[in-house]
Order: sequence, then structure tokens, then C-alpha cells
Amino acid sequence: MFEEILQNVRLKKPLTHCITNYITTNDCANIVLACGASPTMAEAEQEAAEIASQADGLDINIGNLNSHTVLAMHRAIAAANQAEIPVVLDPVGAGASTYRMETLRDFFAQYRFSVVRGNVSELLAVGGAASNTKGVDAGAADAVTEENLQERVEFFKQLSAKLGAVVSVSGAIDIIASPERAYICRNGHPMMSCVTGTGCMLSALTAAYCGGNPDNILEAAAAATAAMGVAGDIAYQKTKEQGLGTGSFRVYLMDAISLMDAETLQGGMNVEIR
Ligand SMILES: Nc1ncnc2c1ncn2[C@@H]1O[C@H](COP(=O)(O)OP(=O)(O)OP(=O)(O)O)[C@@H](O)[C@H]1O
Ligand SMILES: Cc1ncsc1CCO
Ligand SMILES: [Mg+2]
Repeated sequence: MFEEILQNVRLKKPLTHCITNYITTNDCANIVLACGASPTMAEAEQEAAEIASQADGLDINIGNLNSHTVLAMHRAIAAANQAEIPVVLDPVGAGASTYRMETLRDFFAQYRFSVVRGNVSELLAVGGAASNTKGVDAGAADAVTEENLQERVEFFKQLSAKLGAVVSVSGAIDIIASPERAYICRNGHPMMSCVTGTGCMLSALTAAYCGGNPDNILEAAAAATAAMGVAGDIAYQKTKEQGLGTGSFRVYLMDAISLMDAETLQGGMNVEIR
């Protein structure tokens, strides 16, 4: 199902411009390289538009904002919209502060996004629902479960229609929704949330996949989530076999993305369409 998506990324090596937070910048650059794309992490307001307009995909992550990066983000997104380059927005910590919510409100009022990707608490906050975000982490009370899955799928399909963007929600059960169709992914391991930035990495990976597949955004976003989930499964297996911890898991996760091929993805993924 996702074979062509992966192949396009390795063939086209999409230039992926990420304006992200300094907590995870290096991991985001490395995951973009690992999947076969090229990262550029420029965040100076003076060059953000110029760099973005040369890219194939743009990743905007609000994890650690300041007035300079917000200005750079505005310039980069405007340039990407102008050039019709896909933009992925990671609303890190949405619901945690007024500054983040106001920044998001300004973005949604002015620009188009291809994908809005975050954890469930962030996407509930973006959708105006009650959210129990715990800083940049999802609140346990918001988790997608087998019991509330259908209700959440409907909510995120509606949010996708409202935003005019694919909505990609991560957690134990991931939901990647367009207004008509949602991919449900049940891969990955809880250890993924014990390493900082697995979500930030998934957003960067999503931007790279969208950059390589600009005419197939829903499938590109779903394939990125499935690849990250399968990588999480592989990394956990290796970590457990060797009796190791989260530091090794982080390295094995990167290894698994760099070694990911269509066969591994197809064989390992647990994906349903609703
Ligand atoms: N309990 C879990 N079981 C399986 N996979 C998980 C679990 N929690 C998170 N994941 C996976 O980890 C990755 C990151 O998801 P998460 O929801 O933790 O993102 P996030 O909160 O945005 O992360 P961060 O902001 O720390 O970068 C996704 O690929 C997701 O599927
Ligand atoms: C820990 C942290 N703080 C801001 S961004 C970030 C990385 C995970 O989103
Ligand atoms: Mg996040």
C-alpha cells in the first residue's frame, strides 16, 4: 500500500526545511536523512522565506517558541504556500499556554497546511475540545482507546474538514484523518514516549514523505506514521533482547528508519482504514 510513497522519498530525496525546537533539532535532521531525504534547519527570519521556497516540504514545530522563530515561521509558511510546497504543522504543547494558542490562531487564519500532526491532547486543543495536555506530553485521560476510537475518528475527520488539512494524531493508537477517510495505526511501543522528540521526529518524517509525494498527502502522512510505528516495534524488540534502556532504544529507532523498506513496512504494519 505504501511502497510507492517510500520509493518516491528515496528517489527524489526531498529537501525538507524544518523550523523546530532546539530540544530535538538534531534528531529531526537525522530522521530526515535516515528516510532518504535532505534536511535544512534554517531558522533566521532573514532567510526563512528564501530557504522555504527552495524546499520540497516544510516542517513547522512550535515546541519552544520565541519572537524571532515565530517571525521566521510566518515568513517560511507564507513562502511555502506561495510556492505550493506542503507544510506540516506540529502544534507542540497546544493547550499549555496562551502564547501557543494565539500563535496557532494566527497561523490558521493566514495560511494553508497540508498536515497538522501532534499528540491527542494537542489535537483536541486545536479542535476546541477539552484537553488535558501535560506540557508537551499527552494527558493520560485523553488517550485514544478501542472504546472511544470511533468517536475520536469522527472528531478528527471533522477537524480535518474544518482546517482543510490532514490531521495526524499520535499515541498508542494513531489516527490519520482526512474528511472522508482515516487510517488507524496500531504499531509502536510505550517506550517511544520515554525518549524526547519521537513526535517531533514523526512530524519531520511526515514533511519529508509529503515533500516526496505532494499529490498524495493523506497516504504520505499515514505511511510516515506506520513507518515510525514499525520502527518503534523493531527498536523495542532489539532493546529488550539486549536488556538495554531508552538511550539504546533511541539509536535503534533511527537505525530502523534508515533500514526501512517496503517489505519491512508492509510486513510489520497494523493499519486499518475507516
Ligand atoms: N503507548 C504507545 N504505544 C505505541 N506507540 C506509541 C505510544 N505512545 C507514543 N507512541 C508512538 O510514538 C510516536 C510519538 O507519539 P507521541 O504521541 O508520544 O508524540 P508527541 O507527544 O508529539 O511526542 P514529542 O512531542 O515528545 O516529540 C508516534 O509514532 C506514536 O505512534
Ligand atoms: C521536551 C520538549 N519541550 C519543548 S519541545 C520538546 C520536545 C518534545 O515535544
Ligand atoms: Mg509533540
